[in-house]
Amino acid sequence: MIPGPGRFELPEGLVYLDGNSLGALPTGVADRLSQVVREEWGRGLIRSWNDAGWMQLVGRVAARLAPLVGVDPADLHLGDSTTVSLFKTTVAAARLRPGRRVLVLEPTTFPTDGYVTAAVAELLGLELRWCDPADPLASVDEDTALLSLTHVDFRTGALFDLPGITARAQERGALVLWDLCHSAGAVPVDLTAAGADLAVGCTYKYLNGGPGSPAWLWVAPRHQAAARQPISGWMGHATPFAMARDFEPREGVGSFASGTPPVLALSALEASLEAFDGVTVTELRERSLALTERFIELVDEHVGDAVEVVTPREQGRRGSQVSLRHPAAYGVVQALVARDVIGDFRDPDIARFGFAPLYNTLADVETAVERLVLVLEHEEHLDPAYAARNAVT
Ligand SMILES: Cc1ncc(COP(=O)(O)O)c(C=O)c1O
Ligand SMILES: Nc1c(O)cccc1C(=O)C[C@H](N)C(=O)O
Repeated sequence: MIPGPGRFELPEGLVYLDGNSLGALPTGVADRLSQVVREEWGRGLIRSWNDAGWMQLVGRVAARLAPLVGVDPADLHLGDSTTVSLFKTTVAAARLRPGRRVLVLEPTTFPTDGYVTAAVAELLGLELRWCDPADPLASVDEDTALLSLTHVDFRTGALFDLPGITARAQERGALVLWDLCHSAGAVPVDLTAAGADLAVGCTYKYLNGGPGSPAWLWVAPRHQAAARQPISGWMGHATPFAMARDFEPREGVGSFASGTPPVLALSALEASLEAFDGVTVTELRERSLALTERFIELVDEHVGDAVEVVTPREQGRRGSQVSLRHPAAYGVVQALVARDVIGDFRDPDIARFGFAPLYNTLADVETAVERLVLVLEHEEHLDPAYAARNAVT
């Protein structure tokens, strides 16, 4: 069953629709973190690597995350940022397809995905090919090593067909790397059923792991023996404490580890993921769609002339956010924040509202649209304080 806002420490009276950027704080996390700091670190000191199970922490977090993305926990690694995880998996993918010279990327992807893929292409002497967002597969051919896509577009909330694209790219011999930052915890994903190759995702959005919480990466078991990531480090060594001169990778996805796991951040994440206890991905999707559907309906009804809904209206084609285009979107978002409705602005004209199915309610949706109506009616979005960022004022 969905726990609802009571499972989170949300400020009274605030409508928080930015869980697609930074998820809310689940109850119990602050106490757990304090216990790890004071007891495990403060008193246990170095003994806690064994006595407090710090060495098993990555595995415990993976066990909680795995059902949300349809994988075996043994095939997940956690500990780096999404950016570094993208770097590791992109290099590994390119090396799994020697002789293929092209990395295909979608131009509206999150910037870091583009920067990393371009850097890998430069490093390995490969070609970067930008595809048509409406038809990424048209750019995948016999020269393509990797198609790298974000599942849910961070600007529009549009959702790619993960199983369909994966299957068709694989028919052409390419691998597919999915960035699931805007999916995990809100949009059902079954990487195993899709026969996917590689995936990454952050944990600070719908998974509520806290600012900068460690990202995850997944490599399909069939690729693990041959996969080689570029940042060999002692934590990815088969016997780290042998302190051997030469690198010998751990078996499986463990070889994707590089340095010491971020214990404090992983401990917060472990406690945060307890908010998903007893919740199915089907329930999450139903709640998410109910929220986005109602928001679109109310926007159409009350402010349909003033804003354009850029998120696909077809349920199967959208993630868990709704994006509205308005020439003064920056002012709209700021004026809403002043009225205790937090969404965010994406350049140049997008007001973005994320609906976190664990804690957002239909009442949040109604309040948000009521206040959006007031903002537009009173022209609060045209306040001169926002002029510099408003595209048109
Ligand atoms: C789709 C996507 N990929 C990657 C990132 C960046 O990840 P990180 O800052 O964890 O490296 C974000 C958001 O920050 C994102 O939305
Ligand atoms: N990671 C972020 C940060 O450190 C600061 C501000 C925003 C973010 C985000 O996650 C942005 C987010 N990925 C987006 O979809 O725009």
